[in-house]
Amino acid sequence: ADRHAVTLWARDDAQLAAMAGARQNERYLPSVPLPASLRLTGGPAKDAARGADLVIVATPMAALREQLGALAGVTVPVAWLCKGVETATEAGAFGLLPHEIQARSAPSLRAGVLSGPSFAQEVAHRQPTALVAASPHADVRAALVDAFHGPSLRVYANDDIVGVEVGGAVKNVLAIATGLCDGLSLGLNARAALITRGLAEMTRFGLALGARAETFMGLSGLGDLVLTATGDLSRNRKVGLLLAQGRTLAQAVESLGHVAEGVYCARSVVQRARHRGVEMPIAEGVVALLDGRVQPAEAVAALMGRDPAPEIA
Ligand SMILES: NC(=O)C1=CN([C@@H]2O[C@H](COP(=O)(O)OP(=O)(O)OC[C@H]3O[C@@H](n4cnc5c(N)ncnc54)[C@H](O)[C@@H]3O)[C@@H](O)[C@H]2O)C=CC1
Ligand SMILES: O=C(CO)COP(=O)(O)O
Repeated sequence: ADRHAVTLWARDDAQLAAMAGARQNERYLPSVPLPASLRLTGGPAKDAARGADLVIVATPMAALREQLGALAGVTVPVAWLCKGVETATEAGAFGLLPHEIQARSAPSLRAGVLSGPSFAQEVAHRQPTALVAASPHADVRAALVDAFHGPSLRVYANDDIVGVEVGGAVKNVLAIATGLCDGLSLGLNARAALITRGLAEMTRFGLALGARAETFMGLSGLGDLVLTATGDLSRNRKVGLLLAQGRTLAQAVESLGHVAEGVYCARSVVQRARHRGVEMPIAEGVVALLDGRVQPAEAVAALMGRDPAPEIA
């Protein structure tokens, strides 16, 4: 909003009125005044997008299909911020990545994703952050870099949307695992091992879906994994910490008040990986824990009890 005329569209009229009154989003991003120039609006999303040069969908994964459907026919670039895979299944398809949902629900859109290590509070406070804009379309990547690259935000372009989206989804599942590890006081060695082996399984999964290995060494892979697995602002990490303290999943989710995408996408990630014959033991352990099939200590024992294996398969 410093450099562009920006309209924030909201689906919920009560929330819209609260934001307009307080000029703040007290429910989701407290203590951050909304820029004076930011226009707030409701009504049909497509009307709000009329006249825009770029549309950003900033909802959780669960709302992406509906929101993209509502934007069908928009001709300017559209990008989403969500990190995860779809939990609902279609005939013959499950664990769809965001761009795969777009290809099914609004195939005419020219679209992409903005991802990378970026806690919202820090971005809102203009703390230095680097992101990646991914799309198969060069003009969409350029539009995102042009709109967002600035003094406190560096935006790199990448045409590997599969790799960028796999990184964003899988790091959430792995952050639950590292939260659990830290909550159980297993130590810094264990955390480093989980992050590194987690990166290996994220990469295996991505390669099976057609991603490039180098993408996982970048901001949306290693970068976001390190941030989310170690940063206490992470909601996914918090879920792991709370489970380690003996809270139930329902209690952990309830206490967050925000979405923790790993809770919703872990099963679908594992289901899709199994279908592709990709081993993801850490993600499997997280799913067993979330399903209540194992206790935290049993999940750790199962991982440590695996047979020896070469580091690079
Ligand atoms: N918060 C963060 O630091 C970051 C979040 N993300 C990703 O962005 C996505 C959204 O996360 P947050 O905003 O943090 O979640 P949040 O739980 O804090 O807020 C969710 C927002 O989406 C809205 N919403 C929910 N369902 C909707 C629907 N059907 N239609 C329209 N709006 C709807 C809610 O009203 C709320 O404003 C997630 O996929 C997350 O992984 C990505 C980067 C950083
Ligand atoms: O994606 C994020 C930071 O890049 C936010 O992570 P959480 O959803 O775990 O808070």
